[in-house]
Parts: sequence; structure tokens; C-alpha cells
Amino acid sequence: MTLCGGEALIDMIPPPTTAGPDGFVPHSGGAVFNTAIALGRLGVQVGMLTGLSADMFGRQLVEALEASHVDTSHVVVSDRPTTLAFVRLVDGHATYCFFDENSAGRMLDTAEFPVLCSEVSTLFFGGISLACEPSAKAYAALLEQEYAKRVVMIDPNIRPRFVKDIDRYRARLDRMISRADIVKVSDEDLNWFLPVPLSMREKVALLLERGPSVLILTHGGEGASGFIADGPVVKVPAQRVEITDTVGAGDTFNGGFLAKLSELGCLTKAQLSSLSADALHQAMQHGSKAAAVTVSRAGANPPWAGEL
Ligand SMILES: Nc1ncnc2c1ncn2[C@@H]1O[C@H](COP(=O)(O)OP(=O)(O)O)[C@@H](O)[C@H]1O
Ligand SMILES: O=C(O)C[C@@H](O)[C@H](O)C(=O)COP(=O)(O)O
Repeated sequence: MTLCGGEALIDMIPPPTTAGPDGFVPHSGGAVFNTAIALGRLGVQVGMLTGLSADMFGRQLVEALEASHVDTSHVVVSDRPTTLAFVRLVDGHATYCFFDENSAGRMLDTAEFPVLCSEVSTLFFGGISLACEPSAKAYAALLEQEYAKRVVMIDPNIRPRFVKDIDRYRARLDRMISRADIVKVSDEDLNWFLPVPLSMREKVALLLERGPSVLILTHGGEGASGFIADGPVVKVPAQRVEITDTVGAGDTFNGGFLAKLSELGCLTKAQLSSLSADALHQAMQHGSKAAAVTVSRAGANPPWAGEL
């Protein structure tokens, strides 16, 4: 089972026709939640480790997980509120305004973490859960405890506005990246993480030196590049589709990517350490197709296997 550890929240999204702040519609979301939903819909055995509220939005999120075949046995329910993310769309591109003070996801602490079931073979982490305390510290500690036994993927989905102590955030991400088997970053994330006058290729080399077997760099509507140590750069273009909004593009890409690696039998530490360029290409292609479906419809709404 792949266990996705991180936030599940409500994206308040304006319908595309609404010019002003009126008419926000609550969509289930959160970067890590979206990846879990994508995996469940694509037929991968997946569970979610997160803190959810007992409020109406928390119940909406549990129902959404169950409807997409995501196991909820690692979900911790509390009376704290659900995180809300108000979304602003400019030409389909999303920016976020978060309300997460004291929220069920953000306040999840190590002491509340359930024991991982023995079927968990892969851990996926990312998003604002790695930026907010105390959840960030708790997920980082879990990774540290588990990385030697299980495959780990991270998509930091960097949101600097959330972070009070930037140096601590950067150092923690650095350590997590060094423990991960697969790392996915956007161009923006990479430039934030390594704000030095180096080329993209040199920055990629620096990240690979830290330890991951596979690094994916996504370029929004320009597609993605994949890197393995000593292998060729694998490039996959974005699919041409009419954009409704880009919410959850990267998260869905991650789901499609992991689903294909799993189907190919490559989701083990040994396989990943000698991944072929062909397997990498197939997995990225699958991620790109899945993401294209999400950007073509409202909110993060990953495709089912039959839609690809
Ligand atoms: N405008 C777009 N059209 C088609 N596919 C897109 C578009 N934007 C993103 N994608 C797909 O989603 C992937 C991830 O997008 P990106 O914006 O780089 O990640 P993130 O959402 O994590 O910032 C891209 O590599 C591409 O496959
Ligand atoms: O969790 C977030 O960072 C924002 C969410 O509200 C949103 O659902 C999301 O996951 C956006 O992810 P991205 O578009 O893949 O960066």
C-alpha cells in the first residue's frame, strides 16, 4: 500500500465565470489528498495519513476518500476545524489564501500518529503539511523513522508564505530530500530551494547528489523533465488541453507517475536505484496524461483509470 501523509482541506474555488469574490464552491483538496485520490482512482492500493475534522467539511473529505477507494484507517479525527484554502484564478492559474489556524491537519502531532499497518510499502509526503507546525515536525520524524524500510516520495510543493522559520524549513526539506527515493519539484520550487546563480541542470545535479534515485522537475504547461543518476534526461511535453484551472496539476501528475511505476513493478528501492529511462518515460507520460485531465476541469478532480 502507498500511504500519503499530509493535508486534506477544502479549496474554495470561484466558478470560472465569476469575476469577483462571490460564489466560492467548496471542493475537496489539499496537495497530498489529491495525490491519494488520483492513486485510488487509478486502481492503486492507497491510504491516507492525516488529521481530519469532525465538522461537515471533514466528513466531506472522508466521504471523498472512500468514494475514490482510499483507505482511511490511518486518519485521525478531532474536533479542530478543517483548513480552508480560498483560491484566486487568473487565466486558470491558481493562487491561494489559507485559513489553517489550529486546524485538524496542521495540529496533528507525532503522539497522535497511528502505527503504520504492515502493508505500507511506499510513503508519500508533501505540501503545506511540511511547512506548518507541529505537523511538519511529525511527518519529518515519521520519514526519518521509516525511510530505510519503505520507498519514499516527496513533493515539497513549497509555500514559503506559510513558514515562520525559513532556515529551519529549508534544512528540514533538505534532510527529507536526502532520505527520499523520488523527489518531484516544480521549476519554482527548485529555484526557491536553491537560490544560487546556477543553471537548472546544475541545480538538478546538486539535488541528485543529496541522494534521491529519481528527480522529476515539472514546468507547468511546458511539461516535465525526469532525471536518474548517469541516465539521459527524459522529457515529456504537457498535453494540449483547454484549461479550466490548474489546481492540483502537480498532485495528479504524482499520482499518475506512481501508479505507472507500481504497474511496472518498479516501486521498490532496488528497482528505483536502477530505473530505466524507458520506465521513467512511461511513468512521466502517465502522470502528464492524468494531470491534463485535472487541469481541464474545475478544482483538483483527478481522472479514473477509464478516463486515460
Ligand atoms: N497548462 C497545462 N496544460 C497541460 N498540462 C499541464 C498544465 N499545467 C500543468 N500541467 C501538467 O501538470 C504537471 C505539473 O504541473 P506544475 O504546474 O509544474 O506542478 P505544480 O502544480 O506542482 O506546481 C506538468 O508537468 C504537466 O504535465
Ligand atoms: O494544498 C495546497 O497546497 C493547495 C491546495 O489547496 C490545492 O488543492 C492543491 O493541492 C494545489 O496543488 P498544485 O496545484 O498541484 O500545486
